[in-house]
Amino acid sequence: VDDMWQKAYDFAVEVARKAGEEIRKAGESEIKVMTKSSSVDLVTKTDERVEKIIIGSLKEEFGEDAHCFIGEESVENGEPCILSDKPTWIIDPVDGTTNFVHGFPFVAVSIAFAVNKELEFGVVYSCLEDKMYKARRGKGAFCNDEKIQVSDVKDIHKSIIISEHGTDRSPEKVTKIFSTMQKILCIPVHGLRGSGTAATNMCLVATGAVEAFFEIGIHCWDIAAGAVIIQEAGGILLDVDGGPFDLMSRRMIVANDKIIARRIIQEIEIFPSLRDDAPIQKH
Ligand SMILES: O=P(O)(O)OC[C@@]1(O)O[C@H](CO)[C@@H](O)[C@@H]1O
Ligand SMILES: [Mg+2]
Repeated sequence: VDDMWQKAYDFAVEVARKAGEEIRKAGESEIKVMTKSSSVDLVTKTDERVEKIIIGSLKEEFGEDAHCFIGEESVENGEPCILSDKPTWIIDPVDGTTNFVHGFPFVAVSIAFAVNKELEFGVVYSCLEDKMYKARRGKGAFCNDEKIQVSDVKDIHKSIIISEHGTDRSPEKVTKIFSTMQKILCIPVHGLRGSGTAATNMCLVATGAVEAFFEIGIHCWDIAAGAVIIQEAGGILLDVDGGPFDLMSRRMIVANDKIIARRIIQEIEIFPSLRDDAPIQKH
């Protein structure tokens, strides 16, 4: 069985690379901006086309009905977002769509694979930087085939923390997000950063470029691949309340070390977010 997933892992890397090429060559014409949950939650034809290419390639390779799929744009178009025990691909075809539309150089293809609800491997291709991050459970984490590992910084005062504002602009959430950022900044830490794509933020923790990243509002497809990469790079994953990491909860903190994670958790002002696997709200 071990080797079986190795083939799927290797194939996922090639699919991510091909998807990244499609994103890079997407012409001006295709970057027709549409919106989803709000006027600042963007999607383009490229997101939809690239997701179809990824899922099509995987179905061609492994069989039409062999695996399940959770894709950001498929879910947006009404597909269920339920993680079963069946082998399941969890896909964000374009993580950082706003960056993509603006030409801000952080856009990632995120592909993860879970069996019996356990993440087996994750691939994040930062396609404008040409950085292929990958990790398979128990086999280490890599960037362009170089082994990567989290930072060894334990002193919060010597850390950089990634915090993102996401796409919700409701005053009560924005206030909590910025109040949390202010408290962390004034610990003080060396700095706050954010790439604008959760998958890339996860990889920045895994390479040791920053010490932690937390966010309430992300989706399973943003973080599933990065979760394996961080785990294999020696990092930790928790819920923002310090409890166990929950892929479908739409909130998490990832860090190089539990000391850093616990110090950040003290400052996070939590607000509710609807789970990815919540029953679809009938309007
Ligand atoms: O809709 P996209 O582009 O796939 O998602 C972009 C995203 O992953 O980056 C932000 C920062 O982490 C998150 O809030 C958001 O989910
Ligand atoms: Mg996306």
